[in-house]
Amino acid sequence: MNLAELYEIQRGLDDHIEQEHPRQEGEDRLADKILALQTELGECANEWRGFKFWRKDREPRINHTEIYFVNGENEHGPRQKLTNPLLEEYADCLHFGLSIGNEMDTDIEKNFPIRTERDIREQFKMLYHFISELTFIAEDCSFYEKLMSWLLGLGGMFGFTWDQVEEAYMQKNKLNHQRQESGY
Ligand SMILES: O=c1ccn([C@H]2C[C@H](O)[C@@H](COP(=O)(O)OP(=O)(O)OP(=O)(O)O)O2)c(=O)[nH]1
Repeated sequence: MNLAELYEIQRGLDDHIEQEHPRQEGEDRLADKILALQTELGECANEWRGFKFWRKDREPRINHTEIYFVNGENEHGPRQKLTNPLLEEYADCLHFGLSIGNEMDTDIEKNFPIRTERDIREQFKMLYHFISELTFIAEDCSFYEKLMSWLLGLGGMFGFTWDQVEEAYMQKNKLNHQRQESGY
């Protein structure tokens, strides 16, 4: 699947959310989406953990065992599943990255060169820089295009293949639709 197709899948989700949560007069949803992406990037950095100089364990959270209960089936005890919190946070970033592009409603060339800095810290620095620029000049597509180039680069720097990213994106996309259907 290419990026242009993901934009269309994202549009379907954004439309669904829009139906359930109609835009209010005067609401700046683009600004909220940009802030949401900043927040998700922070969550992503928190799962990457490389900046946590005060701890010995600074390994990225890519294997996490989640313990959960199934309603009505607790007599069988808790269940376990293996999750990849870093990949999940990255998939949320991708959602908002695509959604911002759709929101800007411009003729964005949906094929960005993948850009990587010398390390992940620098990559985050560039990403926050471009997002910050976008908060001030939201109509400038060049900041958006740069943001996407560095965001796509970040996934590869985390060691994720495009197939993994796509699968994680599709799983969360499905969950996001289900949440909207169940009155989230
Ligand atoms: O217009 C929108 C609004 C939201 N989302 C998606 C992006 C992301 O995948 C999810 C929101 O993030 P998350 O699920 O982390 O937010 P939350 O509602 O705060 O949940 P949680 O408490 O699980 O973090 O909704 C969109 O795709 N388009």
